[in-house]
Amino acid sequence: MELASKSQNLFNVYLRLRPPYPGALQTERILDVEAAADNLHPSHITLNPPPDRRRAIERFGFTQVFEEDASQLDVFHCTDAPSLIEGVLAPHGGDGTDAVVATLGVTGSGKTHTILGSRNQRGLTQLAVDVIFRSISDNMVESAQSPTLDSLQACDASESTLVTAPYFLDGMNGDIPQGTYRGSGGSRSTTPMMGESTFSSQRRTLRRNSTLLNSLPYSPDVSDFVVPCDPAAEYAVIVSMYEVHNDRIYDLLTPASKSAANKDYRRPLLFKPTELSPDRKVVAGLRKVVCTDVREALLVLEAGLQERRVAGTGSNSVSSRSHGFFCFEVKKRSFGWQNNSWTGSKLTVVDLAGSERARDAKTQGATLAEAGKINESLMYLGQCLQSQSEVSAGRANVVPYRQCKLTEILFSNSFPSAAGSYSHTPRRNPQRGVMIVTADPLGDFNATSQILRYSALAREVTVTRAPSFTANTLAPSPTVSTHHTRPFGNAGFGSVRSHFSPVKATDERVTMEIAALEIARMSEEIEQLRQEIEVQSEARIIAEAHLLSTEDRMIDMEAAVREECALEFEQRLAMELARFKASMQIEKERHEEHWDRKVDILERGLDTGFEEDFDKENVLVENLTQEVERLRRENMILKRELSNRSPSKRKPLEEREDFVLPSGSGTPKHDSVTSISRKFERIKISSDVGGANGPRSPKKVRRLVARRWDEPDDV
Ligand SMILES: Nc1ncnc2c1ncn2[C@@H]1O[C@H](COP(=O)(O)OP(=O)(O)OP(=O)(O)O)[C@@H](O)[C@H]1O
Repeated sequence: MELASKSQNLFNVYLRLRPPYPGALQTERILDVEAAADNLHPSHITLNPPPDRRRAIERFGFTQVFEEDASQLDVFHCTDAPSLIEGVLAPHGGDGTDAVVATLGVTGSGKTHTILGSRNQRGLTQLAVDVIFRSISDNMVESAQSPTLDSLQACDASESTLVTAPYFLDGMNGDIPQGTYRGSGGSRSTTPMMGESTFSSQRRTLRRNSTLLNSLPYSPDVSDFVVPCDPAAEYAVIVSMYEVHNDRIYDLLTPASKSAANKDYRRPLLFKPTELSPDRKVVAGLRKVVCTDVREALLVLEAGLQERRVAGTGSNSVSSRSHGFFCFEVKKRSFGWQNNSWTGSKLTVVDLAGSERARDAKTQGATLAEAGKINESLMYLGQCLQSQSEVSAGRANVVPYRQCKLTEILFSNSFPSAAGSYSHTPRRNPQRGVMIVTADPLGDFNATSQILRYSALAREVTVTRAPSFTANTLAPSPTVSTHHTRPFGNAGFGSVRSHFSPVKATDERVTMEIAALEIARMSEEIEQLRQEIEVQSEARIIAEAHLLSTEDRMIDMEAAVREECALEFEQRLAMELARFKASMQIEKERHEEHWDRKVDILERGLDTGFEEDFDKENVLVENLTQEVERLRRENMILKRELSNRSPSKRKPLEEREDFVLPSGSGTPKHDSVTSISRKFERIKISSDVGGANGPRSPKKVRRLVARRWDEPDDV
C-alpha cells in the first residue's frame, strides 16, 4: 500500500489518536497502530471490527500516525507547522505561501483540543501565533495606528474593516458602545486613538485583559523556537475569525446585533472574488484586528471564541456546532516610507465541527438539524479528500470542492490562480494544507470507520475466512488468509476483488476453499450493506428532524407574516379611511362654497335687476307725478282765469252747464285727478324701500316686486 509523497497532496493527512477518557469503561480497542520499520514514524493503522461483526479488517495509511501519548508540541513539530509558518513569513522575499491546518474527526475525538488546547495545554493555534510573533518581533511595524492602519486598509482585498487591537478589545469589554466601531457604518475613517477612551476605562480594560492573560495556559513553551523572516521587511499581523454554520459564514469578531424579534442577529458574509482579488475568492466584509504582539492576538482569539457556537450533546459537553476559521495574515513591506504597499500570506487554522450519530449524540430539534448540516458538509469534505488522492495518482482530475461553503473555503486556494487572466494581480502560489484526523481507539466503530475511509490517503481491505465454516470443514488445512486490496477511493461496496491463490490440495478442498471465500466475501458485502442501511437510516432521521424544524420555522414564519399582513392591512385601512374622510370633507366644503357662490351670484343678479326695474318705474312715476302736477297747475290757472273774467257771476267750471265731464266718468274731474294722483302716490315706491329699518332682504324685495305686479289693475 503506497502513499503518495507529501508534496503531491493538496492536504497531508495525519491521524492523531486520543487517550481514553478518564474513568472510561474498558471496551474493546478498535484501532491498532502498526509499528514503523526503520525507526520511522508510524503511518498505518488497522481498524478491527468488533467480535460480533463478521467484517473485513481494514488498513489505512496516513502521512503519519500520532499515538495517544503524543504531546501538543509533537503534533506541532511533526505536522510541519514550523515549515508552514516559514512559508507564510517568506524569509527569502516574495509574497509567501498560504497555509491551512485543519482537524477532522468524530465528535469528542479531540479536534478542539488539538487546535485550541485545553485549560492547561496550548493548542496548535496558540503555538503558531507565538512562533509567528517571536520570529518577526525585531521587524514588527512600530505602530498599528494611522497611517500604518490606513495603508494596511488600502491593501486589504477582502472589503474588510481594520481596527487596532486596543480599540477592538476596549469595544469587546463594553467600554465603547456597540455599533460605534469604525466598521459599523461601513466607514473607512481613521480609528480613534487610544487616548479617546477615558483613563479609567483603559485601566479597567487593562485589568480585565491581564486577568484573562494570566488564566491562559503557557505550556508547551516555544520560547526558544523561531523561524527565519525577511530581514529587509517590516511586518504586521492581522487577525480575523469566522465560522461556517449551516453553510453560512458569520464573522466572530463582529458582535451580534439585536433583531426586531430581540434575537441575536448576525449578518452572513459572502465568499467571493473582489476588486483587489479578482482571481481568488475571499470572505468579504470581515472585521479584522491589527495586532502588534502575541498578547493582543491571544486576547482577540479569546474574544472571538466567546462568540462561537457550542452546545452540550450526548457525545461532548462542549461540542463545536460550527466550523471555526482563525486567520493570521502576516503582512510585509520593505522598510522605508516610500513603499506603502503591503503584501503577504496567511495561516488559517480550522477547527471543524465533529461528525456525530443522532442516536449517540441524543440531539433533537434545531441541534439535530444542525448535526445534519455538519455531517453533510463533512461528507463533501470526505469526497474532496478522497479525490485529492485520485488526482495525485492520476485517476481523476477534479476535486469537487464547490459543493458547500466549507470545502470551497478549504480548497479554493489549493490550486494556482488562472494564468494571465488578471495581469495586474501577481500569480499566487497554491496553499499548503495539513489535515489532522482525530480518532478515539475506544470509540464507535461505524463512525470511526466512516471518517477513516473519507480521510485516509490509502486503504486496504483484508477478508478473513468465516471461522465457523472453516473450523468444521477445513480443520486439517493450514490457515488461509486472503487479502483483498483496493486502492484508496470510493469504488463501491460491490467492487471488492478476490485474488485467490489455490493451494496444492484435492479438487474438493479447492472447491471448499472457493466456497469459503465466496461466503466470506458475501458476509462482508452483507455487513457493508447493513452498515450502509444504518448510515441511510441515520441520514433519514436527521433529514426528518431537519424537515420538522423547517416546518416549525415555516409555521412561525407564516404566523409572523400573517400578523404583519394583518397589521399592515389595518394600518392601510385606517389610512384609506382617513383619506376618504378628508376628501369627503373637502368635497363637501367645495359644494357649499359652490352653492354659496351660486346664491351670491343670484342675489347679485336679483339685486341688479330689481334696481334697474325699480329705477325705470320710479322715473315713470316721477314723470306721471310731474304731469299730474302740471295738469293741476294748468287747472288752477284756468280756474283763476275764469274767476277773473266774471268773478261774481260766473260759477266754478265744474258747476257750469257747458262743462262736460269726460264720458264714463261718474265723478267730477277734480276728483278724478286727485284720485289719479293718489293712486300714483300709492304705487310710487321710493328707492329706499324698507326705509331706515336696514337693508332689504331678498325675500322682502321679491314680495314687493310681486305686490307691484299685482296692483296695476287698480291703477
Ligand atoms: N489528546 C488529548 N489529550 C488529552 N485530552 C484530550 C485529548 N483529546 C481530547 N481530549 C479531551 O477530550 C474532550 C473532548 O475533546 P474535544 O472537545 O477536543 O473534542 P472535539 O473533537 O473537538 O469534539 P466536537 O467535535 O464535539 O467539538 C476534551 O475534554 C478534551 O480536553
